[in-house]
Amino acid sequence: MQNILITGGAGYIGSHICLKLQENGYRPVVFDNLSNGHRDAVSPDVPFIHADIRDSAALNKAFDDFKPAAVIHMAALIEAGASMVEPARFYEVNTAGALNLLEAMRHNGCKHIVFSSTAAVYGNRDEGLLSETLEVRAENPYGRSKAMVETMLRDYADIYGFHAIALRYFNAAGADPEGRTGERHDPETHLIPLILQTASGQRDHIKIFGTDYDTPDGTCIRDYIHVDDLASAHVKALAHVIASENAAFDAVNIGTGEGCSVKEIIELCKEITGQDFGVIEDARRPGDPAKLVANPAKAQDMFGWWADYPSPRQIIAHAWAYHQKNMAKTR
Ligand SMILES: NC(=O)c1ccc[n+]([C@@H]2O[C@H](COP(=O)([O-])OP(=O)(O)OC[C@H]3O[C@@H](n4cnc5c(N)ncnc54)[C@H](O)[C@@H]3O)[C@@H](O)[C@H]2O)c1
Ligand SMILES: O=c1ccn([C@@H]2O[C@H](COP(=O)(O)OP(=O)(O)O[C@H]3O[C@H](CO)[C@H](O)[C@H](O)[C@H]3O)[C@@H](O)[C@H]2O)c(=O)[nH]1
Repeated sequence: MQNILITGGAGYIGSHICLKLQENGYRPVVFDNLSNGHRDAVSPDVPFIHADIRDSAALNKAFDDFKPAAVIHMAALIEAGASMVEPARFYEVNTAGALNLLEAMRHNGCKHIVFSSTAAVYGNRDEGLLSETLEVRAENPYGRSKAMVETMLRDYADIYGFHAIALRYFNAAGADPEGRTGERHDPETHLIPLILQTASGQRDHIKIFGTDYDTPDGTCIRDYIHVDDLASAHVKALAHVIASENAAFDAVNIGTGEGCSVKEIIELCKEITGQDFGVIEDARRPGDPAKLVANPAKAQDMFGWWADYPSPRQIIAHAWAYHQKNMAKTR
């Protein structure tokens, strides 16, 4: 059984990937400083290294102890809004931290990596569906901190022979369909869990950040991708990089190709939860692009991935089921 080092594996998306790796015959080894993740989001039988990606000694020891066949690198700070206030932290953890990891990989002879990139690398565009061939033009430091890692990966592939895929995920949402894990950020900043907290009475209202965007109803449009589909995409991308004979770097969108506005998501949440709740129209949040919707064709062509749960209804239903079951945890 191959060991896969998964940085940030105790986080929201990482905990789903651990389950999917185990189901597909890999052995995840989690490396996480628990700054935002939860130890209990990962099964006790998964080896867990409580350490920071900026700590080279801890990384070297992890490579020495577990000899991973590949790395899934997810550890990062994730709030685009916060990056507009404290960009230095984002460059330190997301960019310098990734360089530290790549150096540890290089020194330990591990050259296969799947990296968590983001749709935020595209920024504000007039194009319809976003394809990987577009030039990168992030709107906020979060997106730029990730775009820089993509640049490093390209160089590590060209010069050091790495096999790398950067998955540019669109908006991760939902929960494990079997309810084993779900979204538990603290503080929560993502739209769907915040709406569900409002629907269950944990918050007074949901704010819409901006109603004057150049979109049909004036609110931002995003491509919401089920976290279980994201996890499957990692397993497929991982198999692809491990099997690939030639060094290469590729950036690949992971989205559904369908967009939903903030107002549409709120209405769907009201319908699915059967609850009415307060909605306040507020100012724009700095750094938010108006519309981010994927062209997902490359993922299908390259490693046979497409979304099994493309409907926002299924995404919200699974998130709501998890939320109700774990109300105390998701507060
Ligand atoms: N949630 C989304 O919609 C979304 C969209 C696109 C990309 N991404 C990317 O996916 C990845 C995971 O996102 P998530 O939503 O699961 O976030 P998360 O905060 O739940 O998970 C990130 C994990 O990384 C860990 N971590 C942070 N800094 C670390 C450090 N210095 N050393 C070791 N561990 C550290 C945290 O403790 C946490 O467990 C991130 O790289 C994020 O940028 C997320
Ligand atoms: O209380 C809220 C929270 C969010 N929004 C809006 O809802 C949309 C989605 O916002 P999220 O905060 O849920 O997600 P983002 O699009 O800002 O970012 C997420 O997806 C990106 C990729 O598209 C990044 O990778 C990032 O890490 C991840 O948090 C945005 O238009 C935002 O302005 C609101 O109106 N009210």
